[in-house]
Amino acid sequence: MSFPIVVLISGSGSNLQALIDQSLQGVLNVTISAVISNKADAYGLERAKEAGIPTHVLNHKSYGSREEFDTALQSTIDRYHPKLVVLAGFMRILTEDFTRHYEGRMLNIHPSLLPKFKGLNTHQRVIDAKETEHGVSVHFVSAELDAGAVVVQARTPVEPSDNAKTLAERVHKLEHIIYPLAVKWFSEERLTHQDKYAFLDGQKLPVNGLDYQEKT
Ligand SMILES: Nc1nc2c(c(=O)[nH]1)N[C@@H](CN(C=O)c1ccc(C(=O)N[C@@H](CCC(=O)O)C(=O)O)cc1)CN2
Ligand SMILES: NCC(=O)N[C@@H]1O[C@H](COP(=O)([O-])[O-])[C@@H](O)[C@H]1O
Repeated sequence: MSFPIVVLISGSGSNLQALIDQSLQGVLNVTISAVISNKADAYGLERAKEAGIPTHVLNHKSYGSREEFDTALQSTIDRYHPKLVVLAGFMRILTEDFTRHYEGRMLNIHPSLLPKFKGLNTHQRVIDAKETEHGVSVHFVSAELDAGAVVVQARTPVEPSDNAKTLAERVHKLEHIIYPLAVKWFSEERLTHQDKYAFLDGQKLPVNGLDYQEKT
């Protein structure tokens, strides 16, 4: 088996699909061992089933606390002994114990140029703040929300005609490029994490990670 990963989702799963596609094309030498969602109606579950990937639904509302949910989630993930856990639109804040368990081997993709605009509804917040630039960040997951070591960022200008939908569409396209790239680096043991810093090929990455530039 190539490099086993488990992907956590809550929604459409377009980032999951990018990983599936690049894995099937042989670009990404990983095995997506399972896809786990906290939402039963997540379309990403259909994408996983279409690709023959085992799926699990753990509805966070079925658990008495965030800790109980995370304990069940960790138990489900660890059945697959993944070398990397990939949060791909997973919309639950994880407990400190959970993030510590996967420290240095759990990535998240966040739709903003961190450390700006942590949290939710970033596209609309960027527009409301009259930002001229927006983008996406891949980062290691830490207990503090959206504060883990940034691996790579990609940028797009905010146009005067933009709304949250048009901005999200451009950001999604960038996500589908840089997330598989970051997962590839990790699977090739080029991307590592130590003392809250990210390293690529042994070089400590800048605080905002690598600045991905689309080839023109
Ligand atoms: N401890 C951490 N948990 C998570 C991180 C992280 O960096 N550290 N990244 C997030 C992903 N994320 C943004 O990238 C994010 C996801 C969810 C939320 C949030 O406020 N969730 C609410 C529920 C919202 C909903 O159900 O729609 C909640 O959990 O109460 C903020 C940011 C994944 N987890
Ligand atoms: N705070 C986390 C967050 O907002 N993540 C965002 O959820 C979307 C999931 O899309 P997808 O389900 O199509 O991959 C992505 O845009 C990702 O950046």
